[in-house]
Amino acid sequence: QYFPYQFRGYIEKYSQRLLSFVYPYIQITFNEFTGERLMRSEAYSAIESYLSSTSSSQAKRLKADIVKNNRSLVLSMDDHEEVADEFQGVKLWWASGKHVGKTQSFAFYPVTDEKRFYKLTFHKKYRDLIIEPYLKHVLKEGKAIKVRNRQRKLYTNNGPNWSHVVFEHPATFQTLAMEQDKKEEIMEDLVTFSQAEEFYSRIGRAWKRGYLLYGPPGTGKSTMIAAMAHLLGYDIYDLELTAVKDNTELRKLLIETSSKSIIVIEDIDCSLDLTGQRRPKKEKKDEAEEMKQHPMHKASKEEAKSSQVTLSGLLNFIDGLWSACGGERLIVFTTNFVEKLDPALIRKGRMDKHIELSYCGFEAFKVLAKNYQKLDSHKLFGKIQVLLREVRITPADVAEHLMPKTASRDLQTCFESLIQALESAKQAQDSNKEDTALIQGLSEKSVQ
Ligand SMILES: Nc1ncnc2c1ncn2[C@@H]1O[C@H](COP(=O)(O)OP(=O)(O)OP(=O)(O)O)[C@@H](O)[C@H]1O
Ligand SMILES: [Mg+2]
Repeated sequence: QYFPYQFRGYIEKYSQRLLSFVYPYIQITFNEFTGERLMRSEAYSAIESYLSSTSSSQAKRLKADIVKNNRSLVLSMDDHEEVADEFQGVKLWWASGKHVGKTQSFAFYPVTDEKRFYKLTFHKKYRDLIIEPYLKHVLKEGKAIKVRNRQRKLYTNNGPNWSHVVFEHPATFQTLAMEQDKKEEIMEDLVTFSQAEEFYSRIGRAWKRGYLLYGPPGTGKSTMIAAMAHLLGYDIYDLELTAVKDNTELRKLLIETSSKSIIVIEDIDCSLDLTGQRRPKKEKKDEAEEMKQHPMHKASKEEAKSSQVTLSGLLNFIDGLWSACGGERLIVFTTNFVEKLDPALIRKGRMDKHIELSYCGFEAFKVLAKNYQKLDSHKLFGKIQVLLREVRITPADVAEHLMPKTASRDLQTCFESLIQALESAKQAQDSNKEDTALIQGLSEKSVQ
C-alpha cells in the first residue's frame, strides 16, 4: 500500500526542483522528528492539533484517533492530504506527507522508517505576515486544542507525593444551579484569567488567581470546582492539609503541581485554626477528653505541632513560591464558615474573588428542574417559587427530590414531594420564629 505514496514522493521531489525557478510561493516544512536524538517536534504536534479542526471539514482522507478515555474521536489529516486555511484574508495551504527512508524499499517492515511532515505553502509577498503572526497563531491555537482534548486528572496528596486518577466529574457550569448573572460573571472571570498570560507578565505578577467559595453544606462548592476544571481544561490537585506532615512537605507538594491546574483546599476552617496551627478534624474533639486523662501529654503535643503546617507557611508559599515558578494556577479554598477565617488569609490578592454559594432560589431551581427532568415550566412552578422565597433549602436537597428514583415516580410526585418538604420546613421555621418571639416577649416582661 505504501508503493503509490513512494512514487508520489518522487514525483513531488523532481517536479518541485523544476518549478522552483518560476514558482512565486514559499514553502516551509515541519518535520515530525527533529534534532539528533529525534525528539518529537513540539511545532509538529501543535500543527497537527491545529489542523485537526480545519481538516475534518475539508480533507477527504482522515486518520482517526481516540482520546479522552475512549469518549471522543479526534480526526487528523491522513498523509498526502491538503487543506486550505485563511489568515487575515490571506490564503495558504497545508499539506501532510511523509518522507520514506532509503532503506525502506528493502526492509521487511517499512512502516518504521517513515518521516512525516507538514508543508505550508503561501505566496511570497505575505512572507512577513505568515512567518511571524500566523505561525504564532497556529502554535498557540494548536496547543490550546491539545489541552482541550487532553484527559484531565485528579491528584490527591498521599504522604509527600501526589497520586492521580482520571478526572471524570460530569458537572459543568451549564448544570450548576445558581443565578444566571452570577454564573456568567464567574465564567467570564475564569476565561479572562486563562487568557491573561501577557497581562500578568507585563505587570510582573505570578499568573495565579485565588477563589474562596463559601456557603452551607450542599450548596455546590465542590460541584463548582469541577465545573471550573471543565471550563478551562485544568487538572485538579485536591490538597488535604491534615495529611501534610510539615511545611517542608507542603512546599514539595506545591512545587510539584503542574501549570494549568486548580489547587483545591477544602474546608479550610477545619484544617487550620485561627492561630495558624494545624488542627486535624478528629483530634479536635478528642483533645479535651485526652487532656483529662493524660495531662502530661500536652507539652509533647505542642512541640510536635510547631513543626507542622501553619497558616503563615501556607500563605508564604502561595505568595512567594508561585511568583517564582509561575504558570497558570488557580487556588480554590472552600469553607462553610467564612466568618471564622483569618482576615489575613482572605484579603484581596490572596483570595482575589469571594463567591458565596447559598440556598436554592427559584432561578437555581429552574436549572435543576431542567437538568433532572428536562423541564422549562410546569403548573406547580408558581407555588414552588413562592415557597422558595421563604424557605431555606439547599440545592442538594432540592436535587434529591427531583431525582427520578423509580420508573413509576412521575413528575407530579417529584414536585409534590418537594412542595411537601418545603412546606414542612416552612412550618418548622415559623414555629421557631414564634418560639424566639415568645421567649423575647417573656424576657421583656420579666424586665418590666
Ligand atoms: N448549585 C448546585 N447545582 C447543581 N447541583 C448541586 C448544587 N449544589 C448542590 N448540588 C448537588 O448536591 C450535591 C452536593 O453538592 P456539593 O458537594 O457541591 O456541595 P458542597 O457545597 O461542596 O458541600 P460541602 O460544604 O458539604 O462540601 C452534588 O452532588 C450536586 O449534585
Ligand atoms: Mg464540598
